[in-house]
Amino acid sequence: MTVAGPIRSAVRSRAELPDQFFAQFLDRTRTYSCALWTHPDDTLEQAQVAKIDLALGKCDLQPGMTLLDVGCGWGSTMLRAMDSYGVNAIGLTGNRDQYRYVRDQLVDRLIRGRPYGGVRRQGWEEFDRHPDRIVCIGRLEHLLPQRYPDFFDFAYRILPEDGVLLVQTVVAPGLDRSSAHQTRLAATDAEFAPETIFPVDRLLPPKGVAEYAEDAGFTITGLERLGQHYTTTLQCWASALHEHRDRAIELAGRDTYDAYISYMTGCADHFSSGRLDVMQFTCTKPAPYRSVPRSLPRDIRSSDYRTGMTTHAA
Ligand SMILES: C[S@@+](CC[C@H](N)C(=O)[O-])C[C@H]1O[C@@H](n2cnc3c(N)ncnc32)[C@H](O)[C@@H]1O
Repeated sequence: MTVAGPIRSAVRSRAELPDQFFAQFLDRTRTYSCALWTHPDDTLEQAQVAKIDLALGKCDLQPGMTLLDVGCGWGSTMLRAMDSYGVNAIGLTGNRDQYRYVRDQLVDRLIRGRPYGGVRRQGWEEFDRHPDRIVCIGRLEHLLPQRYPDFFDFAYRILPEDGVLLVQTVVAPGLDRSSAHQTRLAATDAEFAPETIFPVDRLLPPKGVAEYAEDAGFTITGLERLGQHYTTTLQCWASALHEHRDRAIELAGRDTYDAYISYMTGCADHFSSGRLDVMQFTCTKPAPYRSVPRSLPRDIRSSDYRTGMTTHAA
């Protein structure tokens, strides 16, 4: 991806930014992914919880199960799962501040006798336990496309039969899988999405994500589009960040502040136009003794991948 030099060099990377910078624009749950407005008057926090509930509702969770949250961020999804479903949850994050934040939340819950949870500062590549369900929200789009097979193989390997992997990820509907590596988005979007904030050059079309999941052995049992809601999410973030402009600049510097505002407003347009989308993929590991109807995946493989897909209108 070609990124203009001054932006790239001055914008601080995610790892360099303090937690408090993100607190300037995220809601109280610190959920850093596309929300879902089920009522137009909902706050960002309510919309984030609705999105989390939508994702967890697709995981067929039962009390006592173990849920792995790959890329748990500040833990909103795993904590909600523990509270709503009585599951044990394990969160993985690559970020030290997030790890500490979630660990403190878990200690607090332990004191109050809530279900067990753990957080690890560890990549999914090193995870060696066998959860019953996996949720992965806002993480896959940061992978290089050639690593998708490894991720889906990993998930398939550690899940039991009938296990569910729920992925929410940003996709680029206009691309085909083969051209995704040299996406046209990169050149035009470089000025608002430097790779330190969002890796536009790594996006896949929905069909590409579904095919990688199927190649690993999963059946796609559900697809849902949320892209219009990312426009609203990004607008909420941009407006909150603007409101806390002075504090954000103090925490991260002017260039980083400008880049985030530019990314949020620029990307919002692409989600509203449908050039970019957000989708939830429900990936089920079929039991080998059953003949699993593959009609939905075949439809997805056809030219209109939207067949059988639910759209959450904004
Ligand atoms: C955009 S955030 C999404 C966070 C959260 N799921 C949410 O919706 O708020 C991506 C998360 O993936 C984590 N991450 C990065 N590399 C990872 C890896 N190899 N394995 C697991 N998580 C990783 C990051 O630290 C961060 O917590």
